[in-house]
Amino acid sequence: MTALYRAIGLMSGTSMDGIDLALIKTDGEQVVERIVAGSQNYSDAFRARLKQGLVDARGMVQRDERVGVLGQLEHDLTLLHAIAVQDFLFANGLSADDVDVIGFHGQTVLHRPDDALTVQIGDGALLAQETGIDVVYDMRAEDMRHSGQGAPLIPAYHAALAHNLEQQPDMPVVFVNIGGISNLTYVDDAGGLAAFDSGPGNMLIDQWMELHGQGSFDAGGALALRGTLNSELAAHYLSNAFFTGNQRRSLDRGDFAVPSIGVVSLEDGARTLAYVAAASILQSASHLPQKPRSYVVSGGGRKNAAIMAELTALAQAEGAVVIDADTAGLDGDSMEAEAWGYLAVRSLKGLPLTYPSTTGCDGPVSGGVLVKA
Ligand SMILES: Nc1ncnc2c1ncn2[C@@H]1O[C@H](COP(=O)(O)OP(=O)(O)OP(=O)(O)O)[C@@H](O)[C@H]1O
Ligand SMILES: CC(=O)N[C@H]1[C@@H]2OC[C@@H](O2)[C@@H](O)[C@@H]1O[C@H](C)C(=O)O
Repeated sequence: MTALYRAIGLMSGTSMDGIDLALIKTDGEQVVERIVAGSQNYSDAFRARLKQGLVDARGMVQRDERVGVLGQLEHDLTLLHAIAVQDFLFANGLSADDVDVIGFHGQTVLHRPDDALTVQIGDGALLAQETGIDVVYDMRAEDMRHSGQGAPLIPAYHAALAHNLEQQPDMPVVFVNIGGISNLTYVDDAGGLAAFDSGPGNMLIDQWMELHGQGSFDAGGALALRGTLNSELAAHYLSNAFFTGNQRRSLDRGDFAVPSIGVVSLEDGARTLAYVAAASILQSASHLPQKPRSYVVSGGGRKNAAIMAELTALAQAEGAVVIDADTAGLDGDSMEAEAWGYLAVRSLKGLPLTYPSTTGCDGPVSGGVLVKA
């Protein structure tokens, strides 16, 4: 029997709403036992600092330079992750000795695949020192050194999950993660794997709400459900070169801009952006090797009823069903965190994190930097 590792994955995603944590037990291959998960929200003040970090990062040319607020931000972000791990261990009656490795994503502050530049702030050495647990971090860079997009990385985990589901979905299955940005992974019966970012997820909706002083997201999609689709605005987004081009590329938060205030009403904007989130998934799925029969949806966007209604209708028209990840026996909130734990173990074992079919890299690529505690 191959060795099983206990791994904590830590994800701070493009929505910048907080840190997701998950503890799994895995061999980094087919065996995945999901143990417990949690999350820690950022304060509004810290979220504002992260947003300033994105602004300052725009001037970066080298991935290790830390201009403007970025140096202090990286330090403080890492300490917040360390506290989150300590709280998580305490809440679950665990200690550092119960964990073999942490997979630390950090916060993406810049992602420019065309310039082979992707920057995740997060100090792996400081996290290892603070937690007393070995840390694997910086898992995107090696892929880019091998001509990959540096994202998405979760497909290797989706592939392992596809064969571990309590309720087997009709194949081919597509795992969709609707976070700030959405991405999808296609798995078929023959072991085929394909993946790419599929478009804006919640990030435009979140920005639209913030622009109107309506909080940071459309809870339940309630506002969107009161609005109507503005076809012209939807067409503006869906005619973006990202969708019309033949080559799949990964996305940065800055690749799509929120509509200006007044272009449409608050409700119609929320509805239209929810439609765009759903339609972009189907539009991107048209580049897959075969038509999917089922979509398994994770990420915060699955809690927006307008996105889910649009996605269900669009998928149905293509002969596919949409299943919430939780219904499939998974945890739709913590899948990315689980993936980062899984990828950390693959990194320890020198196994590939990415493939030509997932990021466009020039061959299977491992990656990540290990810091021993
Ligand atoms: N109850 C809810 N109703 C509607 N939308 C929600 C709800 N809860 C979360 N969301 C949306 O989900 C987002 C967070 O999703 P998630 O945590 O999956 O994103 P992320 O991991 O930060 O992003 P990414 O996957 O792009 O890295 C929030 O910003 C919000 O837009
Ligand atoms: C550069 C970066 O952080 N990309 C994220 C982002 O958020 C969603 C999408 O864009 C995806 O490509 C990726 O995260 C997921 C977890 C991934 O790498 O699989």
